[in-house]
Amino acid sequence: MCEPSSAVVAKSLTKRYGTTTAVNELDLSIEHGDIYGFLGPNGAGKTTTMRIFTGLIEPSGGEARVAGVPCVDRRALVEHIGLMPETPPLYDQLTGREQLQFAADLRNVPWDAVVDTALSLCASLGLRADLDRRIDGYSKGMRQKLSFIQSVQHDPAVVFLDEPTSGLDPRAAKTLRELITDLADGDTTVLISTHILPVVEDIADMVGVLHDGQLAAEGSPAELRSAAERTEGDGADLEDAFLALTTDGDTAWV
Ligand SMILES: Nc1ncnc2c1ncn2[C@@H]1O[C@H](COP(=O)(O)OP(=O)(O)OP(=O)(O)O)[C@@H](O)[C@H]1O
Repeated sequence: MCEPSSAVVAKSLTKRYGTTTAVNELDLSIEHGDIYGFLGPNGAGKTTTMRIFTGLIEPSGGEARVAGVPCVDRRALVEHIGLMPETPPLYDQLTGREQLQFAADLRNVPWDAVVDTALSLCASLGLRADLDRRIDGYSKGMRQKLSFIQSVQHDPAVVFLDEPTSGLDPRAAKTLRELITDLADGDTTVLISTHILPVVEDIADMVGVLHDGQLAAEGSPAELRSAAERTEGDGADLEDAFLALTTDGDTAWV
């Protein structure tokens, strides 16, 4: 655990909001090129952890590093990471293309350097014909697609995706899962937070289950299923594992 050379590392990471401890002495380590499924019930601390990893907020204690960069150094971090938050950060008055150019600018990456990747992703996700329309005319799924593209077009070392398939139709969701797998095949590390467990079963190399700001369990999807079968019976799946792990007072079996 917590190898300094890992793509994502948290050591005793803590975030308090007044009397609420959102993240509680979290130790976490994600290896280069892995797809890490970040699960946990509402309020477990997933978004808060991702916000620390992406430099949006500072921890109350402990430390976090992504791609070797301390997460409190947002300026140094920004070129190494991509973030697709749950609510797409888009400007309604821009066209899709202008938004992608703006996102590249924000990272000091020339548009010329990313345009081929951006257009290829737009083609894969069926967004190419809409690129020169204003975003205020986009559907929810189109916004999600554009948000994904702007988070990965600059080929970051680590990508953080919060509910990336939310609002996507089944075909688009499948394409997005394939694109995420392609990213990892290209040695990008992906942390994906979602409540859609089949997505994690399908593509994650490792799964971490967060409960009350701490890791309740970690393992491959197969390991978590096996552990669930030992206590919940044959045929137990990741959902059974999740439910058992996130029931208060019962987190000891993995
Ligand atoms: N800005 C904030 N101010 C006060 N409390 C906060 C703030 N952000 C998060 N919290 C609290 O921290 C805890 C963890 O919230 P967080 O959003 O990280 O959970 P989550 O696992 O992402 O949940 P969900 O699955 O519902 O998105 C919750 O108790 C939440 O109320």
